[in-house]
Amino acid sequence: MTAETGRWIRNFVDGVFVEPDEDRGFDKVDPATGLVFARVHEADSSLVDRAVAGARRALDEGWARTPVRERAALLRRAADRIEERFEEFVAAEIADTGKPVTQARELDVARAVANFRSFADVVAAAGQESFLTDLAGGRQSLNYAVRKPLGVVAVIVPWNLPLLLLTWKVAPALACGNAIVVKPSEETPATATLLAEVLAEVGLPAGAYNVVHGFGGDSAGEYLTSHPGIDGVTFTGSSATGSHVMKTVAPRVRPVSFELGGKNAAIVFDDVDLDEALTGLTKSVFTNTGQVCLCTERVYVQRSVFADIADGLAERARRLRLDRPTDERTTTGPLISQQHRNKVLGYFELAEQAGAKVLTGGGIPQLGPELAGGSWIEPTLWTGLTNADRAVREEIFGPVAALIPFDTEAEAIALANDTDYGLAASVWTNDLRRGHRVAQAMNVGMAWVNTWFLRDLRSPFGGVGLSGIGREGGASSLHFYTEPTNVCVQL
Ligand SMILES: NC(=O)C1=CN([C@@H]2O[C@H](COP(=O)(O)OP(=O)(O)OC[C@H]3O[C@@H](n4cnc5c(N)ncnc54)[C@H](O)[C@@H]3O)[C@@H](O)[C@H]2O)C=CC1
Ligand SMILES: O=C(O)/C=C/C=C(\O)C(=O)O
Repeated sequence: MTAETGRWIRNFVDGVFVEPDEDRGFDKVDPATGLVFARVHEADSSLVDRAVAGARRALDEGWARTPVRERAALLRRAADRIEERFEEFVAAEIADTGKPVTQARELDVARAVANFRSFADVVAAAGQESFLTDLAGGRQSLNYAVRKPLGVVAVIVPWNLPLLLLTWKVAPALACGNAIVVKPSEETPATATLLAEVLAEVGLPAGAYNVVHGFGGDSAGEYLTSHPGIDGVTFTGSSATGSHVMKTVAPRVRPVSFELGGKNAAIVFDDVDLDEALTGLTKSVFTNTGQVCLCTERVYVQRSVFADIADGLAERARRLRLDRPTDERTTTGPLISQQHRNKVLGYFELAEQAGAKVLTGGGIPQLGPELAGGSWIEPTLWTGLTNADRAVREEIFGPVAALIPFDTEAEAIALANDTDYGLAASVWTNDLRRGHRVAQAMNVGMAWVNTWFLRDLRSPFGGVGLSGIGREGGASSLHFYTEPTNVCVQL
């Protein structure tokens, strides 16, 4: 079995790759070159119906009742198999996104392996709640909750970290005995399709993992979220789409887990180790060309070190190497698409109209004929903006940040929290007490001190406000992907 027939990327439904319908293909473009590298078969509503029916059948035929130790063992085999096919996943991730090979290896594919291993451990170690209650008259009752799979779970994922985010949901969902229908982003269909091969190879029953390709509204995404046969939706993507999906599932009152956008702040105090802070900020602003929901787009810097941080960060941004993804020296890839680049360029224009001073970047780089058709953009830094400006309030999702000075800790906290989002923040200081204090004062789901994107997969991950609903990671994932039935026995 292979994921591709010629240049087609196919749907995987009820255990088999579906022969593509020539009339329902769309092009998959390589973001680094702008060249088409595959055709993708867009699933119609009847194919989505088949995927949901296949998932239900897999549950009913026994997958939902498979012992936990067998599910954990299957997850470990999936991790091993991804490792065996590591370079295929790296190649698919690069083809999908144009990201640098070193990142694909060290972050995306490595995290896919870690996601499967970690949730195998989490599910194998999970206990269940129980309460012994003293009753009047000396008797007792025993309450205990048994956790059952949620059922058929719709998994909708974006294009920025496609394999990482997919496996972050698929691993715990399967660990809990659910059956899944995945709708990858139309921009990044390859890795989800390759994962179908791996899961079949390691013995996942037919129907427990399905992939339907297509777009959002009036396409596979909406066919899936509006399908009466799904029992829950886990979604990562933009806040606007999250809100739309919520409305779609509302009439049938299905649970949702949403990891949405961010407009994340970094706060840099003047006692910081400048070099360490600059290394951390360079990562937090520019990793994955700024296309991570956790990336920093607002950098608040205490006034006495403002010039040092601004100059130092601009200097490091200029040192980033934009080049072919397969070149191991490349640090920074293109944006995902021309459409997304137009959006980011629109913010460059807005910022300049609002009086921003461009410290570095601000346009499209000249990278030679091979990459001229790609959606490349220059790493960009601004000063001179305030929290009132749209470029400082709205998620841009590119390699760009505004640097804004502050004087006091209270002012920094107020500026950082002045946002409709609430995903992540980072605090840079050598005063550990202040680090804890300020991190705890952030209205976000995740706050880092002197680091960024350092993950323990057992900890809760998610955001508040426009940044999402619920948490995933460790026990939080087990809670979302199961439904408890409480049993109360009078003893
Ligand atoms: N994690 C994050 O914070 C992300 C934020 N974004 C932001 O969102 C902007 C738009 O990017 P998009 O790719 O359009 O993100 P999106 O949020 O629209 O797409 C994410 C996923 O949802 C699907 N989808 C879209 N509309 C849907 C619908 N009505 N029903 C069901 N599924 C639907 C898409 O096909 C994709 O698989 C970006 O410019 C960026 O600013 C994009 C991706 C990830
Ligand atoms: O789970 C992680 O470590 C990272 C998650 C990143 C996103 O949710 C995102 O960029 O959308």
